[in-house]
Amino acid sequence: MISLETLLYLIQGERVLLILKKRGLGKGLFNGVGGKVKPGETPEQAVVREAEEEIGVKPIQLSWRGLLEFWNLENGQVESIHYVHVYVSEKYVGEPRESDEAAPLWFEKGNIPYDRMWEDDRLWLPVVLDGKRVYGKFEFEDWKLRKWIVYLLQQTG
Ligand SMILES: Nc1[nH]c(=O)nc2c1ncn2[C@H]1C[C@H](O)[C@@H](COP(=O)(O)OP(=O)(O)OP(=O)(O)O)O1
Repeated sequence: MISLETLLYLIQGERVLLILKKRGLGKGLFNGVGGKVKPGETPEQAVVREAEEEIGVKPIQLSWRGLLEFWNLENGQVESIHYVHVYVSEKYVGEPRESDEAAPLWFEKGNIPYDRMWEDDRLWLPVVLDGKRVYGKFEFEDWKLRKWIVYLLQQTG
């Protein structure tokens, strides 16, 4: 299975909004808002929809911060590949609220709970929170991180 997905980090000054996922892939972990892109949607449309569904806010300015590939292997075979577009937004409408899917919580940029997040996040999220763009490829075996590569992308305006 190959799927196209999104992640969004709302930023307010030195604080970042993370969600505690209550179900689905990554349940019990903190992450950005996001999910799968549905047929007919652009990744931007999908991430706006997910923000509305998961925490009741509408981002009004998105900044693209990179592309991540997550490959999951099971018994040496590729089980799934996830292409994830990453965005940040400093402007949105509404107040973050809890839903069936997610509980939102603000964290200081210097105090992100990496020990309660996906193993790869500490390898690329600091770069994104520093205002830069990344490409990363992460290979998991049974959802344990085995190999990775992370590139800093050049800023092209
Ligand atoms: N290794 C990883 N590190 C990370 O930070 N986020 C990851 C990740 N692997 C997947 N994700 C994120 C990307 C995307 O936002 C989300 C995908 O989760 P789901 O499949 O639960 O999405 P949906 O909310 O669309 O699910 P359903 O609608 O329930 O199918 O998980």
